[in-house]
Amino acid sequence: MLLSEFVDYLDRISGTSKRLEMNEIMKQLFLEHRDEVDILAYLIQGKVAPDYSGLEIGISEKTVMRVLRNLTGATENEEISLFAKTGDLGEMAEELLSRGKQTSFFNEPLTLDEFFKILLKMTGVKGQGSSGTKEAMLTDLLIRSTKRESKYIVKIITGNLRVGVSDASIITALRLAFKPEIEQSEVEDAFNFHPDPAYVANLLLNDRINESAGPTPFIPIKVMLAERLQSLAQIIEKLGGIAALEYKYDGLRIQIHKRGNEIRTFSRGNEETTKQFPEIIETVRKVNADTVILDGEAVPVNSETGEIYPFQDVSRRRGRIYDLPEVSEEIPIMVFLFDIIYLNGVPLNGKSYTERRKMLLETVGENDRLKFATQIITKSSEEAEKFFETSIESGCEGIVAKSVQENSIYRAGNRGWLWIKFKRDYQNEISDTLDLVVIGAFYGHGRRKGSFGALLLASYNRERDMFESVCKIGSGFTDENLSEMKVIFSNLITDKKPSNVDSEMIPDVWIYPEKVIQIKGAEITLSPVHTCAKELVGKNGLAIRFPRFTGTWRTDKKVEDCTSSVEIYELFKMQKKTSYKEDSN
Ligand SMILES: Nc1ncnc2c1ncn2[C@@H]1O[C@H](COP(=O)(O)OP(=O)(O)OP(=O)(O)O)[C@@H](O)[C@H]1O
Repeated sequence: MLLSEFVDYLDRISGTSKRLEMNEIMKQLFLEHRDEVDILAYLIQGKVAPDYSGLEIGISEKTVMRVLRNLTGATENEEISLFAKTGDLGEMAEELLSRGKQTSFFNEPLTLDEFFKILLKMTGVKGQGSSGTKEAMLTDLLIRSTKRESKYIVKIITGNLRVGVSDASIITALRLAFKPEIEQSEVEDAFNFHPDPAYVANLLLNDRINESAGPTPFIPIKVMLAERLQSLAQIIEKLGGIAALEYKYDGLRIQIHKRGNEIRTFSRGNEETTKQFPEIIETVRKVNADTVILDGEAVPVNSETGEIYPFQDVSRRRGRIYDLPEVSEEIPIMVFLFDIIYLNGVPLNGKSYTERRKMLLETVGENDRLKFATQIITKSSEEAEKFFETSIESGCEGIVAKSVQENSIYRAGNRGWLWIKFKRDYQNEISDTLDLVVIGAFYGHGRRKGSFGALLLASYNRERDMFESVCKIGSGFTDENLSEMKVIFSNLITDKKPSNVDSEMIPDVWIYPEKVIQIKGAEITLSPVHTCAKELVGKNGLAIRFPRFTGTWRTDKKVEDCTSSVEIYELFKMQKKTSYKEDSN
């Protein structure tokens, strides 16, 4: 396939705001170029490998600008004003190159495969002199490409493709192209255990998708997640009258993979975190298993008393965002294990919670770095209440209740009522924090003049693959937070509403949905303005009243992992039930 043909597809995808149409275009692309689907599955999001690989092209904006100046004779000032106008290096490249450039002696058009190989090569260029090498590689690419291709080359190389293609839409389009007869959930399951779109494409192409999906050592899985309910009695009832309750540790999710002497850890967002946990790695080395995948929570503890520190307090006090390495220098980290997903060549995801817990206890020995999550199994909500209180006294944020029924499998990447979380209930408050995605910003007034004063936030609607507006937030920000925002959003501001955003409220600037912010809110109300869960509610959408920033940017969460519109709708319904009860009393 020629790069120019791929660029045609990118133009068509970025030209539509309709999800179905976008999926159709991608389906056609995958069908017509099935022999290159491995490459396409990455490049369609401007990537060269699955996210967990951590591979980056790593070329700086400065380098790109220098290359463009050399090729076109533009001055630095021209570039600065053009960048201010377009806000995007790709658009800028297209405009500068359309004024004329150095051309190539050999006019062979670039193929997609060549382009991909050059990108891969760039990821491997490191160390001294690497910036010069990358500069030369980019110059070659741009000399050989048309101005339209150059636009996308620059966007991809600088990590700014942003045509609105999510993992979910790729997975859907791959299924539609190669196996439309199977259920979407089957493909999602495979992806949740092996979050690599090219891997899933191959499973579909080779008719192997129905081999049961499961974990593979050293491929980080999308972890299992919990639903919420408002009372312990409701929770026990929902789980079939009996439940395992575990302390809910307030730390960072950690997935530990071990094979022989090799041990690696991954975060909730599938980033490799091995270097951040040297002491944990050493301890896991002693675990008596050849291959194993463990799931747990890493928590800072007081080295004197063994007491647990609430993680968010530790990070907030230091004014940092989820910054483990520096914390661990002074404060030791412990891991509380609560699951085992793979053992000695056998995937355990299909086994029940009770079986997995038993295997976890048999496989791992506790020590002062590694412990099992404190657990009871109960039918009684009074007992649950007491257990909840002791968890709070021990420095935890609540409990996670887990199904002990036959079907209590490990569901990667899913909520689905096998795990339910319960936190301390604050009166007149939504008890849990929400993680929302920034989709726009408003300029500040008065003291906040010159920086942003408020943000427009959205929840994620999985079904529609859209970010739906849910509140405008201006509270809880310190001056420092506000000035930081310029840096946080520097590459994400756009004057056009992104195609995967649904909002009737118009901010001063739109922001590509890439940053997740944690907030607290008072209640959820019906809203004629916001679009959250609109198709579930009816005429109105939902909004969060009195939202305020908790001080934490959820850098460990991908935007698709933020609070979903359905969750907000569930919270809204629970709230209605509670207030109904209060009214009738
Ligand atoms: N015993 C436990 N079992 C499962 N998860 C636990 C346990 N203890 C702590 N956790 C943590 O609790 C998280 C779920 O609760 P919480 O809502 O606080 O986290 P979140 O990341 O904001 O939300 P979520 O993970 O549900 O999207 C898990 O992802 C895990 O990191």
